[in-house]
Amino acid sequence: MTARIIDGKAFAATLRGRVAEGVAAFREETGRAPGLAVVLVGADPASDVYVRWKGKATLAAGMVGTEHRLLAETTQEALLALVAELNADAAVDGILVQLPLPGHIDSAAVIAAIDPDKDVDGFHVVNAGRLAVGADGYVPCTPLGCALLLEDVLGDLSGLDAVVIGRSNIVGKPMAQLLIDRNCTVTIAHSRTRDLAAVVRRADIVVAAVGRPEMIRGDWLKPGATVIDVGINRVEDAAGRRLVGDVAYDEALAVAGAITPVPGGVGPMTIAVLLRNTLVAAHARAGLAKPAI
Ligand SMILES: Nc1nc2c(c(=O)[nH]1)N[C@@H](CN(C=O)c1ccc(C(=O)N[C@@H](CCC(=O)O)C(=O)O)cc1)CN2
Repeated sequence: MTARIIDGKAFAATLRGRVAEGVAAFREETGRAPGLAVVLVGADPASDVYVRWKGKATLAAGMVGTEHRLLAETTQEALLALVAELNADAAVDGILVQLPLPGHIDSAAVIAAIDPDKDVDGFHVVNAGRLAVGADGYVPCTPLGCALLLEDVLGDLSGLDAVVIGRSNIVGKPMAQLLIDRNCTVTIAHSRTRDLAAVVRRADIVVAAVGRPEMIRGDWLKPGATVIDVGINRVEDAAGRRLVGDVAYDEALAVAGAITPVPGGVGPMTIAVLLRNTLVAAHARAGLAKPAI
């Protein structure tokens, strides 16, 4: 068996196109474009790339994107003051503070300062709570992107056994919640899970978000399983410098039914869903019905 390769890049491009259509309709109706403010503290090279991609994607969708680049030595007070300014700015529908932040800044305090109704990353505890109780709110972009890919591949997920490997607030926990909402039977596995291979082998759906290169081996998988690899790990070995996921891709290809590649799988969905969340925020702030995307 050779698994179907899930083309996240193509799916994300289609989603971005639908968002652009939604933005055009929003502009027509309100006379203004949705606004997204992105804040970057410091000069982490990967974050710098992601922020540039977000800026380009925002403009390509017809939104107004503003970038706020602060020095790595910026104090927490200065960052909180900027967040307060953006909360009060009527032209800003969505606010995103790029993570990770430098070590001297308390990320939780910064996220807590963002207006939950502008929290298009879905990281604020209010939005985490809304997701937990099934209320309308903003869902973190990466797990929502994974759920959209899974529905595209499998259709109805009801009754399927899913394992999420990783329990972060940003990916693992919201991912588990989204799978529960879609009637999956969900196991969250983590560093203390006993016999992870046996847990993974029971699953129809495997979401790997553990941050360890190629940790999930092909022979752990149930034949035909759908594998979503959230990991983006930079490695250097005999094959040179490259990006690998949390799943041993070549091994998994021979066993899985479908799998996301790294790069080109989950990553591009993160930015497409961010644009989608921003369009939803703009509609909510303008008192319009939620767009159907
Ligand atoms: N405030 C946030 N910070 C971070 C988030 C987030 O959703 N909100 N997620 C990640 C970084 N990220 C977006 O911010 C992101 C990561 C990866 C990709 C992507 O498309 N990756 C490519 C490969 C990229 C490469 O070559 O490095 C892929 O997988 O194909 C997009 C966005 C952490 N911080």
